Amino acid sequence: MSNAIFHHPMPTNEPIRTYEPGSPERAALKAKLQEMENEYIDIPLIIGGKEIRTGDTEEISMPHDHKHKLGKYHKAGKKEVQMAIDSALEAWKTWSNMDWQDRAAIFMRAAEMIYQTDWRYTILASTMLGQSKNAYQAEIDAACETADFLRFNVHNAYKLYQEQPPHSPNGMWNRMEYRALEGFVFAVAPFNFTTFNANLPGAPAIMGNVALLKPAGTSVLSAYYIIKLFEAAGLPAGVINFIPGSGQKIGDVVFNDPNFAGLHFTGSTQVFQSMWKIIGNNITKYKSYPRIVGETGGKDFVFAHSSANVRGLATALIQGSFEYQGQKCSAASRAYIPKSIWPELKEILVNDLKNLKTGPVTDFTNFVNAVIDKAAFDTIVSYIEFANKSDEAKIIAGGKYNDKVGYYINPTVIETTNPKFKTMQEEIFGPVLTVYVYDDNKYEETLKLCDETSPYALTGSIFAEDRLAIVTADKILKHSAGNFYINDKPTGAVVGQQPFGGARASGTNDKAGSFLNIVRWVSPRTIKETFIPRKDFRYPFMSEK
Ligand SMILES: NC(=O)c1ccc[n+]([C@@H]2O[C@H](COP(=O)([O-])OP(=O)(O)OC[C@H]3O[C@@H](n4cnc5c(N)ncnc54)[C@H](O)[C@@H]3O)[C@@H](O)[C@H]2O)c1
Ligand SMILES: N[C@@H](CCC=O)C(=O)O
Repeated sequence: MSNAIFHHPMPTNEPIRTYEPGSPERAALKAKLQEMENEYIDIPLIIGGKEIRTGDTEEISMPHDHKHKLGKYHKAGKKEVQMAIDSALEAWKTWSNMDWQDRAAIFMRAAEMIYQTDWRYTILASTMLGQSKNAYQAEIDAACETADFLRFNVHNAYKLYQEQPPHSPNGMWNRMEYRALEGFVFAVAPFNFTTFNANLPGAPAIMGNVALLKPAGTSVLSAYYIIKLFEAAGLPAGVINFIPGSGQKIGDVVFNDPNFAGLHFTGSTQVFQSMWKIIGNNITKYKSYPRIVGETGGKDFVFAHSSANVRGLATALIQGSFEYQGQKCSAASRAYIPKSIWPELKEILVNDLKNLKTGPVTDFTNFVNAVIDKAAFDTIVSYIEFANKSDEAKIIAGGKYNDKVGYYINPTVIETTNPKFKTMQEEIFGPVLTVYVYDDNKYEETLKLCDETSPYALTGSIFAEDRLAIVTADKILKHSAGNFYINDKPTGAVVGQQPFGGARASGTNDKAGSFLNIVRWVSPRTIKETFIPRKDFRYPFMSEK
């Protein structure tokens, strides 16, 4: 125990590197990409610090060249999940009682390793090759957001630990202790952001919890390196156990264990809701009520007023809809555009999209890479074909696709006459934007339509120069987005600046990387200490005189 109260200064965001031609970071990243492309890695489970190979394996392909295999990973069966729970619970005994600053130092060190060492390139290259992300998109996700989560989580833990009851009258001392949850946390990550493999188990772990990380099957490579980074930073064995495999099989063991204490999930709404139902059905089995934190799908909008800056709007639509092939939960996928500016906007969009280069991540001039896998490719294509066949829609840009070498889909813009068209309502999770053109004099009416059209409420933008138009949109769309942007694209939230998360069907809105999220991973204990105990059970009002 330390005889001091340590201060933790407010962190700053990890600087984004540019990887411009001739820069040392570009050379280092290119070298790492080449090295990784030429190797074939055999990824084990990591349970209690030990590597375990089950022999039940799956190969890892590059989405932009799917015949190219980067390696294989071993999948956890029921036995291994139970082993992971047991080793987590063993690690809990020490980890949950360790001084917070010792836990914090491990995660701060991991962030620094991303900043100062070659770990940055390992994490970036594995993300680029395994998830088909270009250098800039990998940089803001795998390097910067990860370092930011690690540093800001520590700071938020420090803020929480300072929260104490405001008053202790003479004679007593009131205190609050922030215990770890009694049990283990199940961290389940999506494919699209490497950083979630760090934050989903990492945020609970900073607060003294132990976790099981189940990465998505299509991002095991980068997830593995995140866990290896934690290990290299000094994370004790068993605190975070790495168990790739079938979600359902793993869930079967986890959700039936009495020590299951929390779910930290990011992924689709459908999977989250199915997990919530299972947890609800099993509620009497658990020692404590599990914390359920889930950030899920979106149908994110850009809403333009006739006073919008058209060039700015076009840029926001292109970056917001098509960066990382539209596979961001925050990606713009429906737009509401007034008739008066549509011809000008349409011309810019169509021309700019012709100039977006598509291809593999190793060619740094490509803006668009491949979508994650065959299943995603088929789903996205089915939406494009649905629009192609409909009388209510026409494709004004893109619409082409090809999966011979990689899962490539051209950035596609659909124009619809039906504001409730299927592609205006459902999450597609691909490079498809649907535009509904409205009469300028139906601004408020169309804002209401935007609010009511989808069950999600994750991100959204309003574009207007007229302040009154912004005020009106802000009011009508108050509950339509957990991250609301004014004159900006709806993607690219930065930890510590725009805490991220949505409501309605988009999640529990606990804002990843913020104080609100950290609070979910503790079980507070109030302590009242009385210095001199009372000696008489009677109260003064009982006196007869
Ligand atoms: N709101 C956010 O912050 C946010 C961020 C990123 C992604 N997302 C959402 O994630 C989705 C895309 O990611 P995805 O395709 O990986 O999502 P997904 O829901 O298919 O998978 C997420 C994770 O859940 C696992 N899983 C699937 N079925 C399971 C089951 N029955 N039991 C246990 N685990 C199971 C998967 O293997 C994966 O690890 C989109 O809907 C996107 O909007 C949301
Ligand atoms: N936080 C990211 C989205 C993460 C989800 O996929 C953004 O704001 O674009």
